[in-house]
Amino acid sequence: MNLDHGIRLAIADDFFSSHNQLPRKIQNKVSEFINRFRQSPTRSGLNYESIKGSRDKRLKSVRVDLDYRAIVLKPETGNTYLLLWVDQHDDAYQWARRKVCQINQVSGSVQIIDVEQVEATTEKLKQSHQQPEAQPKRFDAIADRDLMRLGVPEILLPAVREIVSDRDVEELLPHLPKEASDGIFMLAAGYPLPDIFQQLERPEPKDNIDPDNLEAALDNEDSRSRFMVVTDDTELEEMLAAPLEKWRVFLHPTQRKLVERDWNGAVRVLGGAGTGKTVVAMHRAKWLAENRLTKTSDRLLFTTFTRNLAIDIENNLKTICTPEVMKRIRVINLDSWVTSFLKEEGIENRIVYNNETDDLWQQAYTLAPPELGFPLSFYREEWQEVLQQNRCQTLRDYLGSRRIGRGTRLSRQQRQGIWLVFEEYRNLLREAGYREANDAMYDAISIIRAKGREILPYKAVIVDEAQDMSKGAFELIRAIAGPPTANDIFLVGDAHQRIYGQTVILSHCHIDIRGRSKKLRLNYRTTDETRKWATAVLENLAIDDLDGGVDSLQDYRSIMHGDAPIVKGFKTFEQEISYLQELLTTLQNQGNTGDRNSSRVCMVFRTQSLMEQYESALGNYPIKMQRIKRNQPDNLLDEGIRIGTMHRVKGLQFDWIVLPGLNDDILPLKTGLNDCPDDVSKDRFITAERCLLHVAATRAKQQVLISYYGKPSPFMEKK
Ligand SMILES: Nc1ncnc2c1ncn2[C@@H]1O[C@H](COP(=O)(O)OP(=O)(O)OP(=O)(O)O)[C@@H](O)[C@H]1O
Repeated sequence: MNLDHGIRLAIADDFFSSHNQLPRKIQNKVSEFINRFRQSPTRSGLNYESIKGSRDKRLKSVRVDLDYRAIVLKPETGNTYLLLWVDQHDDAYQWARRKVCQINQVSGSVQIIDVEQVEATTEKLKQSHQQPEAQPKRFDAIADRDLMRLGVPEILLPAVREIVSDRDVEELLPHLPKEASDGIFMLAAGYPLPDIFQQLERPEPKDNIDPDNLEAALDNEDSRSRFMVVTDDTELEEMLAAPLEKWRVFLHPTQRKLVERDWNGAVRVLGGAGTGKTVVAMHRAKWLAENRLTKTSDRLLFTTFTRNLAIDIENNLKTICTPEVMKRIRVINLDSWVTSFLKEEGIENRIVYNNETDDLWQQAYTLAPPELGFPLSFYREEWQEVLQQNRCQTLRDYLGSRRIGRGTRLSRQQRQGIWLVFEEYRNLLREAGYREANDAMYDAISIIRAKGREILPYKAVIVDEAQDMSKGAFELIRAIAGPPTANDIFLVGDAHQRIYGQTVILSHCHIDIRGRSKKLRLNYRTTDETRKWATAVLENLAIDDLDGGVDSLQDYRSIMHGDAPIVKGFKTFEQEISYLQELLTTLQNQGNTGDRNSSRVCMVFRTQSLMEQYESALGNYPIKMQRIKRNQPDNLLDEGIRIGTMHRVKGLQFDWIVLPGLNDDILPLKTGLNDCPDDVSKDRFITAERCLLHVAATRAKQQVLISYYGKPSPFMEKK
């Protein structure tokens, strides 16, 4: 159904939020109301009630049923209507009285501003500065026009001008439109204005913006991040029916700019946990599949590191793509892709991972020359980091290979001695019909090179969790994507969350991202309190940017505030268990109110055996627990608190994260640390352990609850 007489209807993201809070019966009435409204917003039966005391006279209330009202912006001129909010009568009026809707005269976007909130915050800021005249204001040197170009609404300029301290910035940010809060945050962090305009891709301001031309203003990038212009009935119905996931429609402008455009080659997107990297990658897949896969046989490969994440992504993609588009996108973790590709090519080797070859290593180690005195862990590390990285097949390769970053120096003679173990290990692998994952990747590369890339249907590859991909993985991705071309590779990742792989330099894998490297800074998942805590766990660590440079979380922040993480220590395991029992019962009950359910709680452990230990101790209590599965998506309808290891929760999110057993011998894991052959290896191990805690904590939307018994993990000092 198309709208008649050229009328345009746009629905605000706030409308969807308010709609989501309504009882199901009323939601159905709202859908009927929208249909009627869309057909003819000017028909006589539709009573636009003025709102007494409103600050924006164009905001009107329209009846949904006896009790409920929608708040609509009825234009004085033009044919564009905005649906802004829906609620019970009094609450809807209350909402509308506080708001004004304006077109920003510099950035050109449509902005809805809570004037009461703005006034209260400005006043609070003024009050907090004891000698208002004496204190220089933070943004005195910045022109109004520049602030507005960042997205600050004119009406909010006095509040921004009051800012003196970082605390003031934090106070004000939640009340700014998203695009403005990005800019103000960077300004406060000391970035020069031109850099901010460039990084946030703020367009040159236009002259003569018509303050009443809503139609033009809705085409603006920032407006698009908060309004859905209704063009398609099905899309609207889906939006109203689905549980609210705003990102489906309302990408932030900084996200959208990465998605909807051609890139002249490989792109790397960095961003701290929860900044929407996966969301961006999914929208990129959709956009490419819809707009750039021209031939019917063209396909796109969307790959990630773990299998359960790939399943999760595929399910989410299905909610934003039609079945037709989905046919063009293959979502699979890279190891599984390799296995199935090799199988199709008639290679039946079993691909084995780290601990599956423990026995073979033990056997090979019996050949280690005793005079060298290296532990088995040294051989395994050397194999992984030197032999596999450099593709050493012969002793000659090994003798000639560089051992960058290794902690123990080796003479030529020592290398010859060590080689005996490697040679034996390789023989044992061959005899067992095993292939290590890295070797399997290079097997796949060789086949693609020999047969020609035409055997693959992929025109583009999208990679999530790129920080955990190995050198072999990236070389394979390059081989799958073919010689560098426009839109070929799109990588998203964050080395602060590296928990599997080693540092890799993309340019060494023929992936050139120069000039096509972007960063997301706004965390949509965790509260700022959790973000700060999880970031402090990584303090003073040098973290790479996947291409030989350094990345930092300095300008990364959250849009939400909430309770800070809580750490509880106990003398004994039993005491911790009884605390957990009480805590989980409370969370479970909390979880059962409103639209939540208990599957929103996840208990996360450092190791599988620790998980089993707690699971069995808590099994005496009536707490239903469900392990997160490797091969299955989480079904939110299944009751029970989720439990999993820190590795398993990578890429996922829950309302509450409970982290039990963070004792000093668990994090860093003592057994792992003792296995490290030298100090360099120990340092690397500790960094990875810190990253694990960072990953686990940043899965929480509401709060992180940590406990331990005996001595706490040293990573929580100062917390
Ligand atoms: N523009 C947006 N508006 C609202 N919510 C968003 C937006 N972008 C992302 N989100 C939400 O933020 C959360 C985190 O997104 P996502 O999982 O893509 O982040 P990520 O950077 O991949 O996280 P991680 O690296 O921690 O796995 C999700 O709940 C997602 O729906």
